[in-house]
Amino acid sequence: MNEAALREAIVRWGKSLFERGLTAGSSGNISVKTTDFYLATPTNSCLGFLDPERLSKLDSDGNHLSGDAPTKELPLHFSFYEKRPQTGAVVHLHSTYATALSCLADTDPKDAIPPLTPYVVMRVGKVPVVPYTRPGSTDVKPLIAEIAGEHSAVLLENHGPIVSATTLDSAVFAIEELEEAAKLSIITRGMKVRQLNSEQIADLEKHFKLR
Ligand SMILES: O=C(O)[C@@H](O)C(=O)COP(=O)(O)O
Ligand SMILES: [Zn+2]
Repeated sequence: MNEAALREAIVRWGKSLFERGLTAGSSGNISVKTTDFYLATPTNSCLGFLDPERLSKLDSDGNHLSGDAPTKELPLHFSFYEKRPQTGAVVHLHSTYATALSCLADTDPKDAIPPLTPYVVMRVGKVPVVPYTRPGSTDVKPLIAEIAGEHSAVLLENHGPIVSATTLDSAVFAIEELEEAAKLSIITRGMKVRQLNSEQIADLEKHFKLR
């Protein structure tokens, strides 16, 4: 994809995510990586009203080249790019149900999203909760570094989900699925739920490799 098409894709996905209520106000951020540069959403921007010309462009070391000032969550996004070299895009949202799980005291910090349906296993995998750090703080870097080799998606404690993937489309599909799975897990709380068993999960992991 050329730069203009990538810019359009960020704007299109941002608008779609915002209009479907998957992140509100100026919350959430998106970045993409190419061989030569990064594009990121500007800090304090609304994902629903992005301007392709004003997206932040960064060189391959993360230095700001053009556009508005980048999201303050660059340290968080770069933790994924550094630890998962196959990463082509990172998406962070404040989507309601995944954020609710990030706030619930009894969410399993090693495995926050119960495997209720195959799609979450195929698209997202096991999702740990990363201990709370202030939004924008570099303190999150060692915490992500610890787990990003194994996990492409995490919940930031009392904050929300963040997902990395090889392409922007697949990062968006994954964070949408994470949100749906979080919603299912919350609306079925207190009910007799049948989760996928370990054999079914292993079979999915074998057939659908996560990157
Ligand atoms: O929660 C926060 O403050 C950030 O993680 C966020 O979602 C928006 O920050 P910016 O991308 O810097 O606007
Ligand atoms: Zn946030």
